[in-house]
Amino acid sequence: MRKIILLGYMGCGKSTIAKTLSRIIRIPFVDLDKYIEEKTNLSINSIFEKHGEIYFRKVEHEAFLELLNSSESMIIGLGGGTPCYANNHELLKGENVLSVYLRASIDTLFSRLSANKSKRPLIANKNDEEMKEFIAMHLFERSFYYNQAQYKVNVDNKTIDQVVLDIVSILA
Ligand SMILES: Nc1ncnc2c1ncn2[C@@H]1O[C@H](COP(=O)(O)OP(=O)(O)OP(=O)(O)O)[C@@H](O)[C@H]1O
Ligand SMILES: O=C(O)C1=C[C@@H](O)[C@@H](O)[C@H](O)C1
Ligand SMILES: [Mg+2]
Repeated sequence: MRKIILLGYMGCGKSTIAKTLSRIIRIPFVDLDKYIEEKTNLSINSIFEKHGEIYFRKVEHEAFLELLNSSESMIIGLGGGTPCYANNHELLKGENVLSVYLRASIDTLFSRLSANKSKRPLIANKNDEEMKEFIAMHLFERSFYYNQAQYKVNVDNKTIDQVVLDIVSILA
C-alpha cells in the first residue's frame, strides 16, 4: 500500500503538515518519533540520554522499515535525522513510496526552533548564537540526504494550508 513520506530538518513542519494532509486525503498519519516512543516506552530524550545516539539510529531504522513494510497506506513523518543514517535515504525512492522534502531556510528553522527546543536533544542546550551556527552547519551536511526525496516543497513564508495544497497537487 502507498506510503507518503514527509522529511526535513527539525522544525520544518513535518508533524504539523502531516496532520492536516491526513485529514484532507484521509490517509492515517504516523509520526516516526512518536512510533519509536510508543514502541520503546521511552521519550526520544530518554533514549538519547540512556542509550546514546547510535542506539537511537538503530531503533529508528528498524521502526522506519516496520512502517514501510506494513500493509496499510499511511503518511509517515520522519524524524529530522532519519534520511541521514543507516542508508535510510535509499528507502525514499522505493516502490509505492512518495517522498517529499519540506525545505525551510535557516532563518525559518531558527525562529521556529528557538520557541521550542527542550524536546529536541540535539539543540536543547544551545544559546541563540550557537543554535543558528549549528542549524546552518547541520543543514548543509544533511542537504545531500534530504535532496534524495522525490519531491521538494519550499515552506518559507507559506501557511500550513498552502504547504498542504502544494503536496496535494503533487499527489494528484
Ligand atoms: N507553515 C507553517 N507556518 C507557520 N508555522 C508553522 C508552519 N509549519 C509548522 N509550523 C510551526 O513550526 C513548529 C515546528 O513544526 P513541527 O513540530 O510540525 O516540525 P517537525 O518538522 O515535525 O519537527 P521535529 O523534527 O522536531 O519533529 C511548530 O510550532 C508548528 O506549529
Ligand atoms: O534531527 C535529528 O537528528 C532528530 C530529530 C528529531 O525528529 C528526533 O528524531 C531526534 O531528536 C533526532
Ligand atoms: Mg515532528
